[in-house]
Amino acid sequence: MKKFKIASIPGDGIGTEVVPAATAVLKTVSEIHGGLSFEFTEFPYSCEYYLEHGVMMPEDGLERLKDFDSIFLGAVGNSKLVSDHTSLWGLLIKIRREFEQQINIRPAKVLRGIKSPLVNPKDFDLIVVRENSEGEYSEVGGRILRGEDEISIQNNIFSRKGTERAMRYAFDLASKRNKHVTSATKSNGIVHTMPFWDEVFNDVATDYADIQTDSQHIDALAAFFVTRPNKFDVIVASNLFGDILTDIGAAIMGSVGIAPAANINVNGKYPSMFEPVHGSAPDIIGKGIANPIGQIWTAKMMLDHMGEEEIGTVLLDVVESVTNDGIVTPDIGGKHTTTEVTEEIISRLKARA
Ligand SMILES: NC(=O)C1=CN([C@@H]2O[C@H](COP(=O)(O)OP(=O)(O)OC[C@H]3O[C@@H](n4cnc5c(N)ncnc54)[C@H](O)[C@@H]3O)[C@@H](O)[C@H]2O)C=CC1
Ligand SMILES: CC(=O)C(=O)O
Ligand SMILES: [K+]
Ligand SMILES: [Mn+2]
Repeated sequence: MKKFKIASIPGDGIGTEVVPAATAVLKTVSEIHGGLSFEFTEFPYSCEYYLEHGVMMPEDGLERLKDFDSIFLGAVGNSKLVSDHTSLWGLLIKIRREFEQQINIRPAKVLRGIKSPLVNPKDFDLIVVRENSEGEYSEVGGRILRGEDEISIQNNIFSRKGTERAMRYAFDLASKRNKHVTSATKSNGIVHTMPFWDEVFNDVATDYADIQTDSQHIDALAAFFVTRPNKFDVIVASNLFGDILTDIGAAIMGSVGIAPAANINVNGKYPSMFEPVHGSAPDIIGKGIANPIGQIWTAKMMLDHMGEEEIGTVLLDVVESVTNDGIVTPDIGGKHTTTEVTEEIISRLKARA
């Protein structure tokens, strides 16, 4: 029996609706697999936790998380209670940084039965490799003066190590796929970091003779995600560019509610963290209509990461059979609730046993 210890952090908003749904699905996965078991430990870290304790997680929070095999997180953020930069940097980004989860992988492809808003989506199947530890998400900077003379400065950080790591990850991934990497740049407008980004990309590319490459400015690339997403295989992007591109990737799939993601610790020193692309969706909290598929597909990425690709493939296939039969939430045109979609996935999984 393979045993995995999972730290579960539902977080805020619909995180508390979709994490229990995906956890129930994972329990069923372990039942039908027979040789796989999960032990979940839930942590209450969230904006409500902040109101009570003045911090998003306790001082030894990371210490408590570090020995788990994986972290399974929903979403963080409730701007009515805590400012978004405080909540994200106090929990989500803190874990990404301290646990050296330097790569964020975010696939986007057409799922059976889900209508893309694109008139002619073709069959796109792409993965964005987002640099997850530096770039535009940086604490370096500050504010001086007040009033009409006020100045704010935010520095971008691009290290050779971090940039190269993301690029090598993308090239290695492309080697196992369609052998094409696109670099998301903006070296026409950003005069220091982006020409550096291009240089590192060209350097790394010379080590991968069988991989084709191209480089697109982020503005044009964002448009190409809409007009011809089927032309992409792997895209490597900085932290912010990757963040934005993957919401577009989610949108062209049909909804941000179905898009999965994985924050990968590549050096094996700390657990990786699995959380979908979407946030806490304050506009639909408590309505019972949050799409659980983003969190469930994220669970599939966690299974893949644990070396359980076979059952992961079964899980995604079952999800697609459910979407194909139109048993879906309102964000993708259905009438069903979170619970109904989840129960249908669970019962079809059981039928595969
Ligand atoms: N990784 C994380 O934990 C993230 C957290 N956030 C936080 O979440 C809060 C809300 O941010 P927004 O910018 O509104 O982004 P969001 O992703 O939460 O919501 C954007 C839109 O997508 C819809 N949506 C998102 N997930 C859905 C799902 N599973 N099913 C159906 N519809 C879904 C929402 O209802 C909303 O209309 C903020 O506090 C923000 O900081 C935002 C993005 C990522
Ligand atoms: C914060 C955010 O939007 C993301 O990491 O995707
Ligand atoms: K999330
Ligand atoms: Mn985002």
